[in-house]
Amino acid sequence: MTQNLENENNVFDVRDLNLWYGNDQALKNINMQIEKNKITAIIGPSGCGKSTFIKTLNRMIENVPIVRTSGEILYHGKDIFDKSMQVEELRTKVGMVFQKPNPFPKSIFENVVYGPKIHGIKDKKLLMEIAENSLKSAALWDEVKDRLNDNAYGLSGGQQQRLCIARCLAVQPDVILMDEPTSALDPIATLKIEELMDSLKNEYTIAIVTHSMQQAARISDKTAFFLMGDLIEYDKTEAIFSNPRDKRTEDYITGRFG
Ligand SMILES: Nc1ncnc2c1ncn2[C@@H]1O[C@H](COP(=O)(O)OP(=O)(O)OP(=O)(O)O)[C@@H](O)[C@H]1O
Repeated sequence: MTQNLENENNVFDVRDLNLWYGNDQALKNINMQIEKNKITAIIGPSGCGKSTFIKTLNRMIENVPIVRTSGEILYHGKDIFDKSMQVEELRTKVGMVFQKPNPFPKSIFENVVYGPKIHGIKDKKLLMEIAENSLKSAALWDEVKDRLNDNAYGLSGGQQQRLCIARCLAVQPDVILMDEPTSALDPIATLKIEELMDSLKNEYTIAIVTHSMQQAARISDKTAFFLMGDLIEYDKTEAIFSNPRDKRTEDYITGRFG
């Protein structure tokens, strides 16, 4: 098993990653590191492989049966493709929030404690504590504390998305992958999620796919620019947006294509 002893600040170290859907290659020889307690933005035009890439980080991409990969993804030094990797455990540690808020048709409380219950926690007091802490961390507690037994579908889109973040936090992840988490939200709800992300990065590592370059520039520490399955440039966000090294990055961020 490969061990990465080089840099403990890297949560993920992606090495020579290739991915195919059947015969179509969607990721081409990707090499990049995702740093602890940072927000990493993945940008690029539609179809360039952004979602595929982040879904590979917790092996969720394997839900698509025709997918084949080569290369390594070291998660805290251990290859996620290694036979000894427990995929369910990986997906607990590396949680995911999707574009469209997807609460379960259950109460707000039951949504948050869903994961802990599956992991065998039955104690009501402990579940309540987990729900309160997770909802507080997701900046939703004050808005829902008096209606925890109401159905989650009664919340606004922005509240539902924060509920999904609370649900993700309730199983104590290490990394949160976000696939365009604000694209279905209005500007005020978007701002709330962005502020939330900023506060979460003290405790978690976040990778976010976004179509909004303004959002990437506002919230991320590092930005990766993908184009047709290639990682073209990966650097500090400031450098990508003020001084890109590759002409294709410059063309994209200045709106010449995409
Ligand atoms: N389930 C699938 N089966 C076959 N091909 C797929 C599948 N999902 C994605 N692809 C292909 O893989 C490539 C990358 O798609 P992906 O969804 O990762 O891109 P993206 O950059 O996230 O796009 P968007 O910004 O439009 O969401 C595209 O060519 C797409 O058609």
